[in-house]
Amino acid sequence: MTGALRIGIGGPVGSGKTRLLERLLPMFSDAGIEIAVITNDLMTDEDAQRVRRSGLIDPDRVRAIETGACPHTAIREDPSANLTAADELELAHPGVQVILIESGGDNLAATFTSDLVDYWIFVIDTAAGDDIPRKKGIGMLQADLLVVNKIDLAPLVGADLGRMRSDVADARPDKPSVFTDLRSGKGLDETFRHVVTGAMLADPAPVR
Ligand SMILES: Nc1nc2c(ncn2[C@@H]2O[C@H](COP(=O)(O)OP(=O)(O)OP(=O)(O)O)[C@@H](O)[C@H]2O)c(=O)[nH]1
Repeated sequence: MTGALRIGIGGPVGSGKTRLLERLLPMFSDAGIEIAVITNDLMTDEDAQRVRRSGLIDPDRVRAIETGACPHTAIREDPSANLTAADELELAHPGVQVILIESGGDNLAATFTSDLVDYWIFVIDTAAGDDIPRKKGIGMLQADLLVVNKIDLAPLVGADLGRMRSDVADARPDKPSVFTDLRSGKGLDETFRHVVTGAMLADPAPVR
């Protein structure tokens, strides 16, 4: 049986994960790819409510999970709630081809395992400090795609983008990374291209 491709979007609080999701939804839609969304929050369903209200997706295709503990730890240790939600979405919407799973994390820890997702994106932002890539956190090293967001804020917070680019290249010699300003959309086309080629064309119909 083939199931929907599951794509994780992880990274520290406030780095721009929900914004990335909101930006990607119309791009998937324009490409004719049917999407569903799962959000993970500690104690709220705020991100899911925001995505439902956005008008970018049928609200019935958005599920919220309240992890009750630090989301990235909860998901890594026990992905069952997300797996169940993904299965329910597939049953309720048989046409769904991709399920985007968003979860908060921290700067250095990984968020997802291959038990839950087929491909995952880690989002950090320049405003959290230009030394984050140098610290080589697990999420940054292991993610299929690294998004370094809020490049528009780098000059305002004194973050050295050149140094971030070379630290990222050092840390991820064989994996793609993109630098984005998700407010203006800079870097978004490149991000989408990586997701589609990395997650879907290379493995268009993962077997479950
Ligand atoms: N200047 C600037 N602001 C951005 C950018 N991307 C996101 N933001 C803003 O950063 C804030 C946090 O973005 P979110 O998308 O909510 O971040 P998040 O990672 O989903 O946050 P949590 O769900 O709380 O973990 C929002 O106010 C966004 O509008 C960007 O590239 N540049």
